[in-house]
Amino acid sequence: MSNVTVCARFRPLSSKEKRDHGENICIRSLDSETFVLKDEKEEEFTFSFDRVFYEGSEQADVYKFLAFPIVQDACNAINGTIITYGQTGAGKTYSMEGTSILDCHEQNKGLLPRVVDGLFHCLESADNTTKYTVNLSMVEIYMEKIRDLLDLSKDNLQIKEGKVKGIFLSGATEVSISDRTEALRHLSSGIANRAVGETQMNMASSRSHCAYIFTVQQEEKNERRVKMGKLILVDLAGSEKAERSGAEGRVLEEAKTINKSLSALGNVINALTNGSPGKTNHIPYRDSKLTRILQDALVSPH
Ligand SMILES: Nc1ncnc2c1ncn2[C@@H]1O[C@H](COP(=O)(O)OP(=O)(O)OP(=O)(O)O)[C@@H](O)[C@H]1O
Repeated sequence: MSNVTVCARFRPLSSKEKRDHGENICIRSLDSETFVLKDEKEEEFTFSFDRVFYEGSEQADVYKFLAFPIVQDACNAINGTIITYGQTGAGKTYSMEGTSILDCHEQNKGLLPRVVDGLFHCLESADNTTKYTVNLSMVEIYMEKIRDLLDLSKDNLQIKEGKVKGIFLSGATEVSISDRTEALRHLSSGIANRAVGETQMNMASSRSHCAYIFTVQQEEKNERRVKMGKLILVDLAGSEKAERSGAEGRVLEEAKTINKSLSALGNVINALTNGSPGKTNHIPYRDSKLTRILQDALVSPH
């Protein structure tokens, strides 16, 4: 069975938003799990989540509630996925990377550098009968094509499935990371490559999905047994509706592809969470590259 946690996060209003619309906001907090939204017609709607992070929330709070348990699972060979979803400008990248991946101010650090800290903390506190190896791949999905962010020459990676490895990206660059500094250096160069690609393809990063794939391999020295935990973080493309943005031409095609893959993700998560216990219902992983990559990280095979 799948175990899905869904949180909502509000960011503070930008100075432009304050200038254009004043400081009034249409959200009223009820508690840490529920808020009320008032629409333009003054009608109220109540929404509940596993946790709501209001605008004063700290990056550390989000990590502690949402990501920490998944990081611990990865160190115990249980797969996990963390996804940021929302419209362009909603704060997905801020939550994921922080103000910048290399900014080490405790307050600003996003989920990615905290996940790296968490992984190495787990590994350093493990007993010495287990040897751990952490690998990282970084890819971007744009118009259903997968590009290697650690080697831009690989711009059409294929998804394969193996008995031992599970789902994997054939030929994708996988770097072994032995400490936090090395991990941040690779993440930073992948993020910089994303920007290079944007210019080459004349595309905004908000129009592609970005996946950070960590694999934690555990080797029990005495048993010669190898276990693997996969942790994927995904910064999704903006979820705005194409019809509303009045897009046409290539921009419309981009928007349609994004909407299709976001619906595919929604369908997979629905199928995973609404399935009856004990019954194996069909999960439509193959409907998009995004869901196929996430297939075994959404449900741990262990
Ligand atoms: N919780 C927050 N606290 C303070 N500033 C925030 C917060 N969340 C987002 N911001 C700021 O809001 C702006 C938009 O955020 P961000 O770039 O993360 O959005 P996004 O959803 O990733 O957009 P895109 O889809 O374009 O990548 C940025 O300037 C970011 O620094």
